Amino acid sequence: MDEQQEMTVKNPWHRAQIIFVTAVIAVGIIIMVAIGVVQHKPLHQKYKYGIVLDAGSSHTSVYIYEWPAEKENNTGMVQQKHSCNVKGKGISSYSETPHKAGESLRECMDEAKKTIPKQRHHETPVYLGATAGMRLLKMDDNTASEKVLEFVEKSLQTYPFSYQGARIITGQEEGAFGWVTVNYLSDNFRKASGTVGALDLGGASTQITFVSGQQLESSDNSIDFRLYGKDYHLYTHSFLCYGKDQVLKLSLEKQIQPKLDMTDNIILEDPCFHPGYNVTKSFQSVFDSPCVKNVKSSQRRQNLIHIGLGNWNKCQEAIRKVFNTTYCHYSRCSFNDVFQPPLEGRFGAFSAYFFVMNFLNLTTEKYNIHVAKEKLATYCTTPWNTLKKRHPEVKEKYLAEYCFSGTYIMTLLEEGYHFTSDNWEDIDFIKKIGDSEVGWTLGYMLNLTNMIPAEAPDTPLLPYGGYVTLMFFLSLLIFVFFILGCIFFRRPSGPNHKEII
Ligand SMILES: O=P(O)(O)OP(=O)(O)OP(=O)(O)OC[C@H]1O[C@@H](n2cnc3c(O)ncnc32)[C@H](O)[C@@H]1O
Ligand SMILES: [Ca+2]
Repeated sequence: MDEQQEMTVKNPWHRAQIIFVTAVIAVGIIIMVAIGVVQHKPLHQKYKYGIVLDAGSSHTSVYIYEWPAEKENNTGMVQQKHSCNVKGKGISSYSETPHKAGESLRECMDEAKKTIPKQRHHETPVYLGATAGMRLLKMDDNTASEKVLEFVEKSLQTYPFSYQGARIITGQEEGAFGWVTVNYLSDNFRKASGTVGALDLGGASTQITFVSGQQLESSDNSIDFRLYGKDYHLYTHSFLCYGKDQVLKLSLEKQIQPKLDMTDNIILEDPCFHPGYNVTKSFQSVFDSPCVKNVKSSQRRQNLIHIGLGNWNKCQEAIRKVFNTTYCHYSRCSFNDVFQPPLEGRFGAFSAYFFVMNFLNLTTEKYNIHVAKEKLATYCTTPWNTLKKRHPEVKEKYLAEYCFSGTYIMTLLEEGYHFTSDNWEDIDFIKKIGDSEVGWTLGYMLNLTNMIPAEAPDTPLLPYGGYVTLMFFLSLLIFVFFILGCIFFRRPSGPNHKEII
């Protein structure tokens, strides 16, 4: 007994050695856990990419999307990384020189090559979707539309990406994927708050899409989605020829029709254009579209002398004529005998809705529908020269048309879709959500890459940060208890111990 006591007393290093060994073991455990954690850490720095070309009636845009490689099924993960506007008009304008449609995409596709890391090129899908401009060309000249798509396809196949096809998308797809984009970017698929409707105004067509609780009377207007475990019953309609460029043609056609028998240049006094506006346009350039068939046969006329009057009330009267509301074969319609259930919820209005209302400063929520109309009426009376001086930076074509486009938007929303002073404020005029532009392209890609699963993916018990913190503190706790245990069991014996011995 004395010998043993002597050893513990004589060897003061004994306890220190034990603590040292314990510490080494514990640090080893911590390092192992840390390595394990790091090993399983999602590789945040690795991104995947997708390219969608929006071949619209007025122009083509190339969008590059990016998402963390290991999180592709989590909502809100895909974002726009880059966008590029193709120079010139839309691909449908190349009907007579289709090879130029392919060439036009070069600059933006070269930019895509530089933007996306080289090692990801081969696995990056490329989709091209053409909208109303190509739908109209197909109606007018099917062979020409096929040729344009053929050259576009050839051009895209020369890039190192994974080419997935170029096609004309349907109006339903355009409407539905615009709705998917808005709600994906707003993270509405995960929230209980419900979804927002989508209003898209293009150059040649316009789309309205929203979730409807009603039984839809027309199957053409109905689309069902199951996303993240929830069913969505959508109403959607695309009005071909009701984009802002085509509807201007329709409206001009209605205004000149009574004078169709005239053989000389036609003078059109237009209330939707500003006082002092006086531009001679070739008849052919204004009316060359399948949307305005009546005028097309009378190509012998040389020019249209377009004179502005700047009268908002008369402008709205003229625009009303493009909506046919005389008959409806359903219980309720928007216009042109198209079924529409009652509007539900909030709406995001994008593309030309935003360009026009933003220019006119009518996007702020503080303006009710009456104030918006008054402001627009005053704007329309502004002389053309004053406007040009006030906005030298704005393209003249756009500047000349804001009065018409604003009046069309108000009329379409109020008299076409039946928005009222009560739900006018439910419309948000938007261009982007976060850094991503709103349009059909993102929804289209998410759908084709199956990135929105029908059922909600299993989410981990803890977020990653929480998991790391918990592991660290548990290791620390084990270590502290281990040390305390060693100290306790190795402590020199107390009085009881002595007695036994
Ligand atoms: O959907 P589709 O009908 O095929 O047409 P698009 O895709 O080419 O149509 P956009 O939404 O790009 O543009 C809609 C219209 O707005 C016009 N636009 C674009 N930028 C504008 C701006 O800053 N101000 C006014 N108009 C603009 C454009 O010329 C079109 O007539
Ligand atoms: Ca469009």
